Amino acid sequence: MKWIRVEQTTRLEGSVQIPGSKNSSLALLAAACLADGPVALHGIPRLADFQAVFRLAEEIGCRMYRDDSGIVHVDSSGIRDTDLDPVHSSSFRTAYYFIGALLAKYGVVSLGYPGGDDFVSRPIDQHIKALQLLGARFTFYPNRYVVEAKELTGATVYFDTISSGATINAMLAAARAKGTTVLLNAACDPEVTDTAILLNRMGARITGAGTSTVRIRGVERLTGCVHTVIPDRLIAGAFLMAPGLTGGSVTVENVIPDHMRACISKLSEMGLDVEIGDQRVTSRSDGAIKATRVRTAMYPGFPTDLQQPLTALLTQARGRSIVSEKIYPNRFGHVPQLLRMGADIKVRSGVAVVKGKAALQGAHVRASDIRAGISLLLAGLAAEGSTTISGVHHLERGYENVVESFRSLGANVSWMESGREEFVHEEAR
Ligand SMILES: CC(=O)N[C@H]1[C@@H](OP(=O)(O)OP(=O)(O)OC[C@H]2O[C@@H](n3ccc(=O)[nH]c3=O)[C@H](O)[C@@H]2O)O[C@H](CO)[C@@H](O)[C@@H]1O
Ligand SMILES: C=C(OP(=O)(O)O)C(=O)O
Repeated sequence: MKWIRVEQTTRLEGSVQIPGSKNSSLALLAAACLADGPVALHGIPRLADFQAVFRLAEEIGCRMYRDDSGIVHVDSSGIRDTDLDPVHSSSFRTAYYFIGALLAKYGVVSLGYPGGDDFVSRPIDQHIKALQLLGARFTFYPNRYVVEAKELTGATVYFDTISSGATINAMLAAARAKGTTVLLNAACDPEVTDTAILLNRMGARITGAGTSTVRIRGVERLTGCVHTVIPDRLIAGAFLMAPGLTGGSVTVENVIPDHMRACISKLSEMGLDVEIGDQRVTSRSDGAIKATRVRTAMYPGFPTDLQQPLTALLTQARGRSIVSEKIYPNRFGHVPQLLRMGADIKVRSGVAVVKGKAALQGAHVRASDIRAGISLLLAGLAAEGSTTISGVHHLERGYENVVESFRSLGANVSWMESGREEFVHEEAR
């Protein structure tokens, strides 16, 4: 078993290159399967979910591989069936994008129920509603579901809830449907826009992506192209929070600052000194930060994926903070672990009240999901003594080389492996 050991760190200094966005990449890989020719994607990060996507693709005859320079190539011309292995397709969240990507061309897709982080409830009713309006029929079995359509036809879809996943899935399905689709109350996330940009490069006719109304005029065929995934705003946000816990200065390079406005504003309000440059953002702090109120919301609101690392930061703020988790009211798996480290946090009905200036102590803690993992790592940097984090496979779903990146900033963080006393950070990667 592998885990991460974090020692208290008094100052971080330096810069980190931010990799491509996991969430965007998951959509782009499926979108690439809509093309009749090869698609080359730059910047797809090296994370476990992509191994799962590559395996699924290979099983149905789609060539999807990373070349020596890191570019991922997708050639869907060899797809022979669209029966996705139920276990493999349940090992991550977004296998459902293959419905949108494959249905128009192949007429049927079968797959397992979505996996990914468990926040008690993550319904897919809006995906189903949108695809049904376009003409899809769903049949549900205990361990898989089957989606069929003789033909997909454009429709007007009003989303009852703003969902980035459902917006992307509907866009994929509509790209090769007959006629025009209009998505109302669509998600405006950069990952939606990135997917629309790739689809348009492939020959799709999508307008309005990035706003709440997206129009898709279906086309008969899509062609291959080259595209670069957007940088991961969620990784960048977590790194920018770190100086608030340790003092010092961290620069995130290769980012799109505009995608990070909510995070940057919140950190500035809390007293971090945040400087925006061209494709880079620096945050500095002497460790004196103020409590705040935060309410998660869909883009451009404060992202739920940054709520967990922010909660770790708030344990060290002066005063009492209120964190309202509006997207996933149960997304507080990190809190019991932070309590073990000495944090003072009370959670009720999706709201956490965080009393700041807690004297955190190192402890054995367990990451329950991706962002809980980064939250614990950040807390460990501020805690006296050693913190050991298990459940690191969750962290590894979202952060490429996370230990190495923090070490490069001067953090005392190491990979460890059971049965071995020595640090194994170099060999383990
Ligand atoms: C792989 C990926 O991109 N994951 C991200 C994506 O997940 P995902 O795409 O699953 O999240 P959504 O944007 O769909 O979810 C937003 C909200 O809508 C609700 N909802 C969603 C779909 C649906 O059919 N019905 C419904 O009620 C969800 O419960 C949630 O409250 O966006 C989330 C919200 O920013 C992030 O936390 C995840 O990191
Ligand atoms: C919840 C997340 O991912 P997924 O939707 O893949 O579970 C996340 O990236 O924080």
